[in-house]
Amino acid sequence: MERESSTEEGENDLEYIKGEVEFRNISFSYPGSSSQVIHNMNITIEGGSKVAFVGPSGVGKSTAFKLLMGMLEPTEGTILIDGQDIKTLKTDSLHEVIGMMPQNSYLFNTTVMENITFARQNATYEECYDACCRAGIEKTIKGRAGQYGATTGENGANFSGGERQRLVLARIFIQKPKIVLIDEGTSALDAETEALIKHSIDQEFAGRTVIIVAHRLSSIRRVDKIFVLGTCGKIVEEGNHDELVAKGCEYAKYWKMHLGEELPVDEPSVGEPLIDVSS
Ligand SMILES: Nc1ncnc2c1ncn2[C@@H]1O[C@H](COP(=O)(O)OP(=O)(O)OP(=O)(O)O)[C@@H](O)[C@H]1O
Repeated sequence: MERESSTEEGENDLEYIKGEVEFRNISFSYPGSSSQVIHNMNITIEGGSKVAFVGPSGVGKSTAFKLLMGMLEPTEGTILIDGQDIKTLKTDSLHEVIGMMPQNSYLFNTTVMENITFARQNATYEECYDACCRAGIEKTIKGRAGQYGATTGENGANFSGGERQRLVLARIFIQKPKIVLIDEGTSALDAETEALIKHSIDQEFAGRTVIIVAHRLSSIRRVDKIFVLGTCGKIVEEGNHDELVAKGCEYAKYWKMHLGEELPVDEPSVGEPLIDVSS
């Protein structure tokens, strides 16, 4: 928490209007690497819409999230929220409007209560309780000695992976950010957490901008738009689930895999990493 950010902080507060996100001509290479992870990415996400990033492992989906969170700085291009360059914004202002559930949900080595109210420290016990009920973690907390005062351990070691994700979901419910980022990750989610994430996208985050990196296509059938990413963050195709299935290209292949159907032997996916569509 006390570590200095490696990216520079701007001076402006975010004058939030709609939660529109734009990646404009974004390119990025990790320091010390000669190759670009993202090359000239251009995406606009309407405020209040639900979109998903889908694509093979390593094409830069999580990196795009880190760029939007201001954790990494693009080598070229601009990221805008409601038309404001995030580089000009105060870090606090940015973190107030964006809530993120990363692949490996991070917990601080402190109490459950402090972890949940981290993003809004004036939250009341009632709000915390309500958020935990909605995130399906209340019973687990109640079963612990110390309950909301129980310690989570180093990086949340006292809780399972699914429980950590649900605690982070409760944190996002408390925070009420305008923009929600969910990185499902490739590791298996337990069925309860998976169902909760799906429910949250459909119901809890109504009216908010939600961007989800999806490895389980069942979570994103109803999102407004799916961006299928290829190498270097290139948008290979975009559309909603029905449009992309009807189109019969990349996304339709992933969907067939998800349904457990065999791909025809001459499909050109040879040599390409496939997304994890385990359900
Ligand atoms: N800190 C880092 N330093 C150098 N290279 C990195 C770093 N983090 C990620 N990479 C590389 O950047 C590329 C994109 O990684 P990223 O995690 O964004 O991919 P992804 O599409 O989210 O993958 P997955 O679906 O497996 O989570 C990968 O080749 C990865 O090895």
